[in-house]
Amino acid sequence: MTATKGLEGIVATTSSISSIIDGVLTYRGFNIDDLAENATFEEVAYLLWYGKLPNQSELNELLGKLGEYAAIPAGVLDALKLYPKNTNSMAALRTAVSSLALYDEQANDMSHEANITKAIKIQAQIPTLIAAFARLREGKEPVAPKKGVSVAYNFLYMLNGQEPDQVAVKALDQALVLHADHELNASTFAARVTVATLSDIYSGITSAIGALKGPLHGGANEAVMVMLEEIGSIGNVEPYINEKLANKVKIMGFGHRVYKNGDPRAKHLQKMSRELGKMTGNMELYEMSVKIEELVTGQKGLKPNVDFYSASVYTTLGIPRDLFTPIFAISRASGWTAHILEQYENNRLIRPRAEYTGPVDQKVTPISER
Ligand SMILES: CC(=O)SCCNC(=O)CCNC(=O)[C@H](O)C(C)(C)COP(=O)(O)OP(=O)(O)OC[C@H]1O[C@@H](n2cnc3c(N)ncnc32)[C@H](O)[C@@H]1OP(=O)(O)O
Ligand SMILES: O=C([O-])CC(=O)C(=O)O
Repeated sequence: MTATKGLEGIVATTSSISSIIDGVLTYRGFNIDDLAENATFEEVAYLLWYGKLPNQSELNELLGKLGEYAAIPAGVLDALKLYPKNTNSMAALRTAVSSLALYDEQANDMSHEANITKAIKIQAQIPTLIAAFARLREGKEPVAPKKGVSVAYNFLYMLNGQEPDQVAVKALDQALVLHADHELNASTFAARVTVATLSDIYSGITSAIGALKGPLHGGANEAVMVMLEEIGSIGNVEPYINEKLANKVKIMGFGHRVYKNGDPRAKHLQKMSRELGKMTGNMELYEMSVKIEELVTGQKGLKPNVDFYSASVYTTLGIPRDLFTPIFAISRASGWTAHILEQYENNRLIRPRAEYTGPVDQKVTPISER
């Protein structure tokens, strides 16, 4: 038995949800470029769950359910109020999502009908949890979700307590489309491993949030913003990046396990970053990002991934840095739950082997002789 470090190149499951073939990303056979320009996040979530784009009445029905389920149980809200105000936002989300199961009478109902309902509930409640946490830590009252509005609208409304700007809603909606699913990425794999033991959907999503939190995965979008803040101005980009590369320090938001010629989502986020910068009259973050890209691609051949330009996009939308990865979770909840449903439909325990590299033929000596 020979181990493959990081399971690189290993095909671990079949899936009909999303594919990356020759650098082209599709959800259910629809090119991400087409979806990014022509579909809303709710249409994409429907596509991931049901395998087809919704017609108007199916979309209305989904929007109705998302609105109906968006309020979080009182017990979960009471507990959120007790979280330390300075705690990590992804740790808070991980704990809060786990606690949703305590108040869901269907939590352990393994029928397909109950699981699809729970998928929609989780999708509806994650934005409410994040917005409530963000407000509570600032000493503000949580804002109740609205009915009949999009996930992007509701999140910005609950976060800021006022009607969001239409441009911001459109930008966030497009970012949610771009992040919704991505084949067998680490957090989706974590979710599938968890539910393949026939554990419940909340356990799978809790595992996935834990995996997304790390800076080699979803946590990279926050790390990109930390870097942009450290650099501070366009004049500092070159010395900062050259020094990091000379010391073999990874530049966050670059590189990818699967894409070697560039992440097809990055160009959409770059365009959004440029347009939002122009609209707000502040192009500095965008220009710094472009300069970083020139240097990293020029010297290392590494291309930006989905996390790189999302940092300047979210900052320009006025979103606090430590909510970037939770926003990724809002979007990816659709993909995680679709994969969990697919795993249940054709389940087998996921249990690979390890190549043993430890000592052999050891004998237990009496404790007094050790
Ligand atoms: C949504 C997402 O999860 S997208 C990914 C988000 N993560 C990041 O942006 C973090 C920065 N990027 C990385 O750490 C990596 O590119 C990963 C984790 C995304 C993919 O990594 P892997 O396929 O495992 O590649 P690995 O980390 O082994 O790197 C291969 C080589 O490229 C280098 N490299 C990879 N990414 C970077 C980077 N961002 N900056 C500098 N060098 C890099 C490594 O140092 C290594 O060099 P070496 O062979 O000289 O040691
Ligand atoms: O697929 C990966 O390894 C990481 C990624 O880009 C994603 O999850 O969107």
